[in-house]
Amino acid sequence: MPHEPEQLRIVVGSDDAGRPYKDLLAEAMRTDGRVAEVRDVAGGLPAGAAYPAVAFAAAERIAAGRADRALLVCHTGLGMAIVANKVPGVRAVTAHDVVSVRASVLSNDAQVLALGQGVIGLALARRLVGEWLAHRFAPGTSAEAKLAAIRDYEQHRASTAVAGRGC
Ligand SMILES: O=C(CO)[C@H](O)COP(=O)(O)O
Repeated sequence: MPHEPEQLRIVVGSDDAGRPYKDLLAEAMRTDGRVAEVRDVAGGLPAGAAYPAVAFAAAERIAAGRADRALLVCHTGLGMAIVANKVPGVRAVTAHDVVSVRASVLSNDAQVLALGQGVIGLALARRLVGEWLAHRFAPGTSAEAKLAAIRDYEQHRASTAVAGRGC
């Protein structure tokens, strides 16, 4: 589907513990002008799928270039981030405050935000998603060398990042 360059293609997913927030946050994003599309990985997964299947499906969509970002919700947000970070090229965070959500985009260029329905209230979750949609990573910042070190480790499993090269 064609979309404005500044608009984001979002994939959403949850396990049973995060479904209510995921549905409400997805509904809000569908009418947000900063969002080109919202796709739910649930359609391609068995009912009641646990967080690993959900997070792998969403992160693989990002890695394949079929979505720009993923919003994942489980009880704590932790398992979703752990799983998504296993997919090469994907950077995922669990963040429950505005400063961290902003930094996850501007500093870490993270494509995945994982939230915990059991950890934060719905109003904060909505605020965090609003903040998340407001920012875009800007290439050319001092963050680039650090991200390159992550990519280098990922691609070569070598310890250039540990040696500090590229940072
Ligand atoms: O929060 C979760 C994973 O981090 C998930 O919603 C529940 O996982 P479980 O405690 O292993 O059932």
